[in-house]
Formats: sequence, C-alpha cells, structure tokens
Amino acid sequence: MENPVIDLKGLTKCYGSLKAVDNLNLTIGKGEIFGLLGPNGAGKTTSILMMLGLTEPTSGKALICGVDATTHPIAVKRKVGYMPDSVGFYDSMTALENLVYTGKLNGIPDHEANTRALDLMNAIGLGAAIHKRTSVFSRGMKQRLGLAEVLIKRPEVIILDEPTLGIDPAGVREFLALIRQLSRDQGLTVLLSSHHLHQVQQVCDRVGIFAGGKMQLEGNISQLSQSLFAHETYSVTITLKDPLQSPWQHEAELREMKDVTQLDMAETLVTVACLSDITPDIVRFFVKKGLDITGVQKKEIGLDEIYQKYFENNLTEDSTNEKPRGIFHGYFKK
Ligand SMILES: Nc1ncnc2c1ncn2[C@@H]1O[C@H](COP(=O)(O)OP(=O)(O)OP(=O)(O)O)[C@@H](O)[C@H]1O
Repeated sequence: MENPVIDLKGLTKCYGSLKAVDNLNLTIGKGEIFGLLGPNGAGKTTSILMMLGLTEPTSGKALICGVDATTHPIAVKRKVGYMPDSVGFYDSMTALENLVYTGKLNGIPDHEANTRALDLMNAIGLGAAIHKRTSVFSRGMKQRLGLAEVLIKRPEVIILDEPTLGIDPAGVREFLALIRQLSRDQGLTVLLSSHHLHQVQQVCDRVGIFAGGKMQLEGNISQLSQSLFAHETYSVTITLKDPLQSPWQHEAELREMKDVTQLDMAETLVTVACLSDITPDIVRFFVKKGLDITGVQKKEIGLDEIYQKYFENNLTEDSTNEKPRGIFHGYFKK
C-alpha cells in the first residue's frame, strides 16, 4: 500500500513475560474504515495506545501519517482523534460550551472554535441540543458529542474504541452512517475497535481479527468468507409447495449447476450451498421443472460466522491470551 495513514511495523509490547502485542504488522490507507475485532485481552487497546504514543512499544514502530508515534507523540496527537469507549464532559457546561472548550484546548482560536462547534453540532444531529447541559444528555447523545469533540481539531485519522456501546439500535445505525459519510466525503481514515460484529460488518471496508496479541485474519468480508468457507459462501433454501419424490429425477442436474457445492433435500426444503450468489438460476431451475415455490431464503456468510468459525477452530473460550493453534494462521495476510 502506498503512503498508508496507519503503518505498524513489527509492533510488540511486553508486560513482563506477557506479550500483549506480538509483532503486529498492519497498513491502513487514506479513507479506509478498518475494524479491529477480538476477544477481551486480545491486545487491541495496547495496540491503540502505542499508535497514540501513549505507551512505548517494546520493539517495532507505529507510524501515523508518516510520523513515529513513540518519538513524536505530540505531532501524532494533532493528526489523530481518539474516542474511548466512555466519554466524559463538564456537566455544568452546555454541549456547545464543552465543544468550544475542547476546540480551544486544541489551539483553535475562539471565533473559529465557535464556528466549527456549531457546524459539527448540526452535522452530528445535535443542533437542537446545543444549549443543553451535558448532564441531561443520554448515552447516545454523549457518544455523538464525543465524536464531535474528536472531530473539532479536523484529524486525519480517528480511532474509536467501542463507539456504540449503550446506544439504542436506531442511534447505532445513525452513528455508523455518520462515520461512513465522514470517511467517504472527507477521506477520513477510521480505526474502529468493537465486539459488535454486525456493526463492524455494516461499516468497515476491511476487518482484522486479533487474538493472543497477533493479527490472525485480515481482509474484507468476502475474502475472509471465501477462504474460511471455501465450499459454502452462500446458501439458498427453497421451500416447495409439495414434497419432492425420492429419488428425485432432477437431482443430478441441480448438483451439476455451476458453483453448486452441496445439496440437501428434505421433503419440501431444498438447501443449495454455492460459491456465488446464483439464487435467480436456482429459482429458474425449479420453475422450469414445473415445481411451485412458496419461499426463497438466502444466507450469506457474514462476520458472525467468520468470527465463530475462527475461534471454534483456534481458541477455547477462556484462553484469550494463549497462542491460537493456528490452522488458519497467516491465511489471509496480504
Ligand atoms: N498496564 C498493563 N500491565 C500489565 N498487563 C497489561 C497492562 N495492560 C494490558 N495488559 C495485559 O495485556 C493484555 C492485552 O490487554 P488489552 O487491554 O490490550 O486487550 P484488549 O484486546 O483491549 O481487551 P478488551 O477487549 O477487554 O478491552 C491482557 O492480557 C492484559 O491483561
């Protein structure tokens, strides 16, 4: 990748004999939204702290916009906005006052801080609450205001740690849409650490599964699913009005259809596992054979299945800092 915004080279952090982060190599490009996933204790926060220059690596480097986070932490802090999982405000101040104050702390002149704060309050959907004290803000409102505080210094990268924790589903959708819009419109690079697989899947261009201090899998959802579920990337279940006869005279023909890898038939249900989305071909097949279809259900392999399959195969539940046994280790690395 040319000129990555985040470039981690052999990043390692040891706490005594524990390797919390073990030789992490990762590049994230401008405007990319990268999702960092992993169980508790995997090493996500430690990695983020090293990227922010808040903790020193034992070895390796974290370059942010080309700047070494360890040797130039202040320069990196100017370029990066960090939102922790729980954000705090001065509760006796209004939302606008809090935001302007943060702007001034970042060296933005009064007038400019005020203009930026007002623009941001509207952009994050809190335009009607600018004069409300943050003590009466809901969790979702606080998270939005937290995002505005991160954005007021116009960072090139934002790092969000569990940003949607405690927000209701509608709020989560809006929050993620906002992140995506910022990334697309302004080329903002986003690193999002989360346990919420659906959310990560909705918003991230690329994801990494982190465990035992190492990046175990990395890629976009379709790369990960095709590699882990080589024979069942999609599955289509057809419900028929009447049960099929056994043996069914057209079974061999359906099995031989392009990209079909597996077929299960039970009474009125036919499930076809396939390598690409051939739902229309499958439906056409049944209609041509004169069979009445009452339902079509398509299932795509998502991040939930990828995550589950990875950990089913590699880790036991309570072994968060053990080395995975590694049958997929290195599989998806570029
Ligand atoms: N200051 C510290 N001193 C000693 N060990 C630490 C320290 N900080 C983190 N660790 C250990 O390093 C490992 C990685 O922790 P880290 O907080 O980075 O994980 P995480 O992936 O962010 O977990 P979570 O999802 O629970 O936030 C854990 O085993 C943790 O106990």
